[in-house]
This record gives sequence, C-alpha cells and structure tokens, in this order.
Amino acid sequence: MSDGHSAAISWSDARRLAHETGRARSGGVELVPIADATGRTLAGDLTALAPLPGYASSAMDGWVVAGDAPWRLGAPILAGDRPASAPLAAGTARAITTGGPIPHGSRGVLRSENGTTRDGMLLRAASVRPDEPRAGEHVRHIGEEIAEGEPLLPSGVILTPPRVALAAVAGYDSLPVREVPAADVVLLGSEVIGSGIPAPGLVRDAYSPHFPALLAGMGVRVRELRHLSDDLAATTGALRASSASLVLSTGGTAGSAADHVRGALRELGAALVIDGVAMRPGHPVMLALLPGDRPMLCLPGNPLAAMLTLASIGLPLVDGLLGRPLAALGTVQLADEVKNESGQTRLVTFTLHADGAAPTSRQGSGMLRGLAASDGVAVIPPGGAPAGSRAETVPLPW
Ligand SMILES: Nc1nc2c(c(=O)[nH]1)N[C@H]1C(S)=C(S)[C@@H](COP(=O)(O)OP(=O)(O)OC[C@H]3O[C@@H](n4cnc5c(N)ncnc54)[C@H](O)[C@@H]3O)O[C@H]1N2
Ligand code: MOO
Repeated sequence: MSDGHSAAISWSDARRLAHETGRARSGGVELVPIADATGRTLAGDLTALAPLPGYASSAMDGWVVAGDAPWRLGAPILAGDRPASAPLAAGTARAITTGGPIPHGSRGVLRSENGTTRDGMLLRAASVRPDEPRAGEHVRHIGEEIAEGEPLLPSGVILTPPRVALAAVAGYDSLPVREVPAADVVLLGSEVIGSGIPAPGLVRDAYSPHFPALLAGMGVRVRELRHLSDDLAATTGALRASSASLVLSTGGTAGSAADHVRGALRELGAALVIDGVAMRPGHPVMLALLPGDRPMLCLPGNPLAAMLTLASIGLPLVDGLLGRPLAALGTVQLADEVKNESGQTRLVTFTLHADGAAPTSRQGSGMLRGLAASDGVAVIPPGGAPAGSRAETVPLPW
C-alpha cells in the first residue's frame, strides 16, 4: 500500500475501475412479485410473453365500419368483450369503445364526433373527410408495439415505473432482480456530533441524516451506521466486525495523526484498488477490498469532497455491484470560463441559466451551499474550459 497520493489515477480511470470492481462482485438474483419490483435492477433480459397489443382494438370511441357509407348499425362492442367470431359485413357498423375488439372484415373506426346516427343508420358528419375512416384508421393492430418473443427490456436496467408497466402489460407477474447489497457505514471523526448546534471545535454530521435514503435510491440498503472517534483500534475493530457486502466510511482518509482509515486497512490486510484520484475536490478517496473480497469505499471527510466522490466513484461501484452499465456522462454548455490550474480533474457545481451553466459560489471542499444550490456538477479538465464550450457532467445519485 502506498502512502500519500503517489498512486492517484485519473478521474475517468477511477470511475471505470470502480465499476469493474463492482461488476466482478455483483450479487445474487431473486424473483420478486412485479408489484415489488419498482426501483430494483433487472437481472435478466426480458422478452415479450405476448404481442402488444394482444388483439386488434379500437383507438377511439366511435363506430367500427365495414365497406362504404351509409352503414346499418348492429349491436355495440365494449372494451372487455371477446372478439366477435363473425366478420363485420360490408355496409354495417357497430358502436365501439376505445380498446374494444375489432371484428374481422372491418375497414376502420369512425370517431364518435365524426358521425351521426338516424333510424338505425350511421352517416359521416358533413364536415368529415369523405374517405374516413381509411383502411385501418384508428385501429391498434396486434403486435404493432412489440411481437411475442421480441426483446422487451435488457438486463441491468433500473425498473422505473414505465418499465414495470411495460413488463406488466407484456405478461409478467414476477421479475428477476439483483439482490439489494447491504452496506455498513462508518463515520469517523472525534469532532463530529449527531444533533444540535455544534460548540466551537465540533461539527455537525453531514451524512447520517440522508445516507440511508441516498443509498436506498442508488439500490443499497444501509444495515448499520456507526460513528467512531478518531482511534485506530476502534476503526480497525469496527471494520473487522462488519460482514456487510459493501462498507462506506467518511473522514480519516488523509495522513494526519487523527486519520486512521489507511492504518486500519493495513491492519486488516485490505488491498487498495484505488489509492487517491486526480480530482478536486476529493483526491484522498480510496477504494479497498476487505477480507472476504468486500469493497470498501473510503470517502474524504470534507462534505463537498465526500458527496462528489460518492457520486464519482460510489455510483459506478454500486452500478457494477447491481449489474448495471456505467452511467454515461452528460454535457452542458458553460456560460463562463472555468479555470483549472490544479493539474487534476476539477468538479464544479453549477446552476443553469439562459446562456448555459455558471459555477456556483461557495464550493470549497468543506462547504455544502454551492452543491445544495446547484443544478449539476461539471467536469473541468486540467487547463480549464473556455466560456461557450461544452463540458461533461457527472451523473448524480440524488
Ligand atoms: N497535509 C494535507 N492535509 C490535507 C490534505 C492533504 O493532501 N495534505 N488533503 C485535504 C483534503 S483535500 C481533504 S478532502 C481532507 C481529507 O481528510 P479526511 O478524509 O482525513 O477527513 P477528516 O480530516 O476526518 O475531515 C476533514 C474535514 O471534514 C470534516 N468532517 C469529517 N467528517 C464529517 C462529517 N461526518 N460531517 C461533516 N463534516 C465532517 C472535518 O471536521 C474536517 O473539517 O484532508 C485535507 N487535509
Ligand atoms: O480533495 Mo479535498 O477532497 O479537496 O477536499
């Protein structure tokens, strides 16, 4: 294990490496009822179990007609009726509701606002196109959205409400999803307190109020969240006691006498996958493998640094653990020049304006106001970026 940041790798290599580290350790698969699947990660390719739509149906309330006007009216068809076995004869029409099954032999559907009925006959309204309905007009054809057996959803997608809806209408009652990794969180810092207004010398913990919800949104369940003072034995002991498949720590990553993450990792015989990243803020971030081949993400204590390393490295790690692809970066146009003389990737919080993204104020590594006000985080390469240029943006887990 190296000291300092001699082993720092680039921000984009760190993202890739974190994702690969997670992917190589992705967890098991379970089958859950579809009603419990929203927000989970799909763990298998889905094909359509049935065509969509499953039968030719009306897209409008109106009349299904065969042949030319005027049409003699038959019995109405309702959504929920079984498809008629007899074809619709030329010169006849049946009232139909949206979703009602279209009989064979039909020409199309005349919308209710485009027809009038008199004495058991249906006529087009005067203002209506004379060829309405054209062949197949206002008919939803069987399989026009997807044919049976066609790919429906690929493995690794997050089951958003639209995807769960799609799987349901394509016939699924249960879905294979990735098991939710359980994480233990260790907050380090003798100066850190959990409630109230801190006295001088103390700081209020920025992480425990939202980490369980933030990590749940990423697909991880926080099992235990512990606060430890800066003590090597306590840190080592807490890490040794944890059997979680993922461990997160905050603080204690730097090299001062009060920073014990590095020492604890050494005592546990952990391997460092990432030992510092060429990024500002956040360069002391580490990714280690604890005994049992369990990833541990060590976030710096400074709040902006912790949040941006969680987004930069933690999200790719979790995406990998859940079998998801590495999220693509976004882009944004910069309203102002953004300097970067650090020689490292600079992450800059911005707000959006008519002329593009403008850096927020108050984005020191120990601050939160800039991030709290921001619409996103831009990736500024070494050397900076001119006004009007496009910058990449960080996929954020919140
Ligand atoms: N000589 C050097 N000193 C420091 C370097 C360096 O390269 N050389 N890097 C600086 C950078 S950058 C960062 S980031 C920090 C990383 O430090 P640690 O991970 O060891 O974090 P701590 O020292 O424990 O805390 C830093 C800062 O953050 C506050 N903190 C910690 N935990 C919390 C919490 N739960 N909620 C809110 N705030 C927290 C803590 O009070 C400190 O102010 O090191 C720099 N130093
Ligand atoms: O790199 Mo530190 O993480 O700037 O605050």
